[in-house]
Amino acid sequence: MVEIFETVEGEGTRAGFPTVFVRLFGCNLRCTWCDTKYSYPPEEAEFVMTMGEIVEQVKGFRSTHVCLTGGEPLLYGDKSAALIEALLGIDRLTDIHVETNGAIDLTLFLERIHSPKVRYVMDYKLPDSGESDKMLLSNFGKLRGQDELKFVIGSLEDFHEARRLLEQVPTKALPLFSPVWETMPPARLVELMLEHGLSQVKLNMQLHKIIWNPAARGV
Ligand SMILES: Nc1nc2[nH]cc(C(=O)O)c2c(=O)[nH]1
Ligand code: SF4
Ligand SMILES: [Mg+2]
Repeated sequence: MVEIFETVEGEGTRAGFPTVFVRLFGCNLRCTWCDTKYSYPPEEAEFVMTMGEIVEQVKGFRSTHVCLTGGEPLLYGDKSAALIEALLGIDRLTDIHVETNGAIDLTLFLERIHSPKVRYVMDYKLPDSGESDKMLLSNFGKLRGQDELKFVIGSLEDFHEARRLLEQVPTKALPLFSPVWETMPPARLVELMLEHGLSQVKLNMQLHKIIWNPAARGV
């Protein structure tokens, strides 16, 4: 485990809703612009919890939304699925969204978990991340209407690659374009979206970086 905290969701369609974040330790990627480098080695996990303890802690908050994140929360296969199922046992929750990185095959999770409360927010890595060769394009077609497909855009090259992928690979998920905080001014990204007529793409600003210090943890 890295941390469990309650704040408002900063991203995606549920941005602004009070949400409990459950951040698991470990990631199979090393993105250049990663903002959670404390969630994988050489850093160490902050603490260890059983699934029962995680559920108890989540129960202690009042938010009806939960975000399971990392790191990469689906790194642990059956165990990740079991944690999602355990969270589904909390009656209060109406939405459990999972921030996954595009390098984990969703098949296992989609075949095993059928609740409409569970949604995947896939962060598909573009060239600037340095990890685009690890992406599983086969996930695009597996995402459903309630899922989100987020592209973190750091440069013009990233923008055109995201645009090309959306044109060529069918998906039911909602596409989101999110500017890299340090290298892509949001105004420039909006200009590009309008210039290319991307009327089905939603701009995704990281609210938590606007509300708090962009380097702050646990917000
Ligand atoms: N407020 C807030 N919203 C977020 N949405 C996704 C986050 C993440 O780190 O995965 C995150 C986060 O760390 N904080
Ligand atoms: S997948 Fe996410 S947590 Fe892992 S290195 Fe990339 S940005 Fe960081
Ligand atoms: Mg974050």
